[in-house]
Amino acid sequence: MKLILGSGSPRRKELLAQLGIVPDAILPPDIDEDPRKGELPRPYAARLAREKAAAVAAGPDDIVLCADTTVALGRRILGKPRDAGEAAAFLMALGGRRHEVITAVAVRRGDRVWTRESVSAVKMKRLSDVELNAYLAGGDWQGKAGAYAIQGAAGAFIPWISGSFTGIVGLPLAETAALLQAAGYPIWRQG
Ligand SMILES: Cc1cn([C@H]2C[C@H](O)[C@@H](COP(=O)(O)OP(=O)(O)OP(=O)(O)O)O2)c(=O)[nH]c1=O
Repeated sequence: MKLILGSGSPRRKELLAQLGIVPDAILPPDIDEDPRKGELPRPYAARLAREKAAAVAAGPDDIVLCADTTVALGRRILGKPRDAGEAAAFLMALGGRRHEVITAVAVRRGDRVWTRESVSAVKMKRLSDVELNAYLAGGDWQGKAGAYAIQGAAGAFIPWISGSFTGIVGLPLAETAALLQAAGYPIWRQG
C-alpha cells in the first residue's frame, strides 16, 4: 500500500507533514476546474475533489488523497484568479464582508471513495488602496482560491474566522485524518 498525495499544492504537503505523514508519491491531478452552469460552491468543491481523486493513477491497494478549496461569496464561486486584475476584483468583493471557504477532501482506495467537506466562515476587513496594492504587488494571491492566503500577509486582513484554520489553508486535518483512517491508513502508528 502506497499513499499518493494527488496535489501540486505545497500547502497540502506541509499540512500532511503536520500529522507526521510523508506521502510515497506526489502526483498533481490535471482536471477541468470550470464550474458547471448554475453550480453552487459546495457541490462544486465536492465534485472537484472527487474528480481529482479519480484522475490520479494508482494501484488497486494504493490510497489517493485529493482536495479542493473554493471561496464562496454567497452563491458565487471564487476560484484561483487568472491575473492581478481578477485578484483585485475578488479582494474588493470580499473586503468588508463575510464569506465561506469550503475545502472538500476525497480519499480513494481502488474503486472505493470517501469524502468530507469542511466549511468555514471568514470575515475580511475592507481593504484600503494601499493595502490592496501592496498585497497585489506581493504576488501571494497567485494560485490561491479567492486571491488570498490566510497563512500569509493576508492574515492581517482577517479579524475573525469560524471553522477550521487548516481547512481554509487547503487541507482540513480533522477530516483528512478521519478519511485516511477509514481507508485503512494507519495514521496513529507509533514510532
Ligand atoms: C483561501 C485560501 C486558499 N489557499 C490555497 C489552497 C489551494 O492550494 C488553493 C486553491 O486551489 P485548489 O484548486 O484547491 O488546489 P491547487 O490547484 O493549489 O492544488 P491541487 O489541485 O493540485 O491540489 O488556494 C491558501 O493557501 N490559503 C487560503 O487562505
